[in-house]
Amino acid sequence: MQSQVSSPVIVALDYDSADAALSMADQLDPLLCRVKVGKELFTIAGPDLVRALVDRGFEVFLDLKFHDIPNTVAAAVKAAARMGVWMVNVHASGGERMMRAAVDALSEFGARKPLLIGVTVLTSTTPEELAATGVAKPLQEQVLNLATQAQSCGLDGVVCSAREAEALKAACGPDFELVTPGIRPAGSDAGDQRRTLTPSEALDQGADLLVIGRPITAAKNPMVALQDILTEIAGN
Ligand SMILES: O=C(O)c1cc(=O)[nH]c(=O)n1[C@@H]1O[C@H](COP(=O)(O)O)[C@@H](O)[C@H]1O
Repeated sequence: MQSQVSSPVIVALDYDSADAALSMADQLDPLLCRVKVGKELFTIAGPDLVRALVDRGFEVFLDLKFHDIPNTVAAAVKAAARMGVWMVNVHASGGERMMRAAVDALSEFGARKPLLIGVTVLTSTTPEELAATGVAKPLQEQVLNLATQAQSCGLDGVVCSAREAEALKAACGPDFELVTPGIRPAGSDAGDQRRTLTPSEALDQGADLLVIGRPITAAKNPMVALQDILTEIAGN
């Protein structure tokens, strides 16, 4: 999908109502940032909210992290594409057959095909937590493993921590999109995130897109917080 947006920032609209999400969106310029609809907001407000954002001119990242049998995931990404979203994601740990099914399902959308992104290891996960799930590889290796699998299946990029971006750019090349949450401007609270960097550090490491939620949405003045981030990036 051709993009018009001039900044790498994706604002995570992690709100508990359509009204709250739309009142934030109405303060944003769809040429200056994209927006993300995740599990809480989609569960509450559904496709109508997604369409309302698309109708306002936003490029929408539908972050539902699909992880299921290949047939179900293929149908789910198709349903997402029909809503006109710009990007959709699946868990890369769902396996190659699942990822290929998702790629095949989107082929009929031509130029309107959303970007298909694989989630590697969540930015809230520590190396110890990953090991406790039974994954034997060190965290960085597992991220690389899932990213190269996602690329070989035909996905457009992955979600990873910006701390892994440099290694993934080297391995996957410049055209493979690196979408990095866990972004924390200097001095802001990490919350439940564990593998974080600042916006400019993330871009320096090779991140293409920055998913930012609470540093903007929980700020006293969200628009000032967003503008400060855009200024930091522009001065980078
Ligand atoms: O796929 C995502 O967007 C995602 C993947 C990941 O590994 N970590 C992660 O934080 N996210 C999402 O990115 C957003 C980060 O929000 P903040 O921590 O508030 O900036 C949340 O909506 C998460 O659901």
